[in-house]
Amino acid sequence: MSETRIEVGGAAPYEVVIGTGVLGELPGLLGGRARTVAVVHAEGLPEIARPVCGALERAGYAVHALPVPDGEAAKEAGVLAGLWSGFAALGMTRTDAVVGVGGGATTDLAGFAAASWLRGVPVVLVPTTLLGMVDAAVGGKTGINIPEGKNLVGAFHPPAGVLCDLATLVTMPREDYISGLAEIIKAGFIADPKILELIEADPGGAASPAGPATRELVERAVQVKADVVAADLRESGPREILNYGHTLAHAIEKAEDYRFRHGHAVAIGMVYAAELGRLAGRLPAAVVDRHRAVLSSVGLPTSYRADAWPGLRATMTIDKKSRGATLRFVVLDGVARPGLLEGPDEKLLAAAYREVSR
Ligand SMILES: NC(=O)c1ccc[n+]([C@@H]2O[C@H](COP(=O)([O-])OP(=O)(O)OC[C@H]3O[C@@H](n4cnc5c(N)ncnc54)[C@H](O)[C@@H]3O)[C@@H](O)[C@H]2O)c1
Ligand SMILES: O=C(O)C(=O)C[C@@H](O)[C@H](O)[C@H](O)COP(=O)(O)O
Ligand SMILES: [Zn+2]
Repeated sequence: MSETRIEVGGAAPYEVVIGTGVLGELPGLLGGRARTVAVVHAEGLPEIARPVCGALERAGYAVHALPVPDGEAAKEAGVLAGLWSGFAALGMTRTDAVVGVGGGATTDLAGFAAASWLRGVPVVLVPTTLLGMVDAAVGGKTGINIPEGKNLVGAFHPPAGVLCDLATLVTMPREDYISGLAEIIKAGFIADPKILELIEADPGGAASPAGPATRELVERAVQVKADVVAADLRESGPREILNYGHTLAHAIEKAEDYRFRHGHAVAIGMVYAAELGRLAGRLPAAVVDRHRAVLSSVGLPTSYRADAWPGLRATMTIDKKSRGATLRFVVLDGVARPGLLEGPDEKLLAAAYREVSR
């Protein structure tokens, strides 16, 4: 089957190319702009990084591989500083480029390194996880974690292109693959109910890269994200819906010292947001039940420890959607009807958490 190309509109439009065995498209996405290309890749993925580098070398680029730690350990200030030193050693100028290869953690780091080097050089992203393809590599949010919180340092820096080679998914650890399904389910609840129907019809298939609906799920989730970020790159309004479930999720990730999978935390966070909506009188209980059912059908968690609440509540205060001391949550008024809940009462926040921790 030939590749699908989804355009992400905005001031600097770019394409997300989706297909199997499409690594050869990479030089085209760079568009001949660069001379030197720094390939920032997760160190555990040499088998994927090698053909990426090869494709670029054959196209005439001077290619330098810069391996970084696998997973969330990459999103640290020390690793970022190491990349800056690497770029300096390569003599990278504004006519050079970065290619990021790996999961969402690697592409968030590579994107931020590109955003900050010389105040911005082009980056092309090659996500190799389900979550990276359907969410992290698309939309231009880049950044790293600090001990005080998740993604607290970063920049909006849209890529010049995104290449999703579905063939890379087959080597993914199962739990990481399942984690990516949380963001796909998020896209279903906020914008595209067909996603929910596909997963509900065949949860086993959805949980496998070889599933019959895998490509359609990836394409639908990318389309949701592309539509939203094209309308609001800098999250001045509509983009906030992509943060559904993330207020509690990021607090859980911090509480777990960033050793808890992002999608698993988002799954719990979506149940919390759904309960908030129900308790605020906005979301029918049946839709909350649907959250628990679809998430658990693919093996995602829907509850978290009761004793964690005071710490989670304190962390949520510095969520990026907050305005001053006012917490703001993305909630649903129905499937594909996202809205905002501003400054909810403390009793409501605690009551919703009780539903998640029981
Ligand atoms: N920028 C955004 O808009 C955005 C959106 C969603 C999530 N994120 C971020 O993405 C991160 C999570 O990304 P993730 O779920 O991809 O996890 P990850 O990047 O931590 O990758 C999970 C693990 O899988 C390994 N891996 C990657 N590809 C593989 C492959 N093809 N085969 C075998 N192993 C492979 C990685 O090296 C890592 O060990 C979080 O930091 C989250 O905050 C960012
Ligand atoms: O692209 C967005 O906007 C999102 O919110 C997508 C989220 O899935 C993603 O986890 C994002 O990194 C969260 O952003 P943050 O601004 O809350 O750090
Ligand atoms: Zn997310």
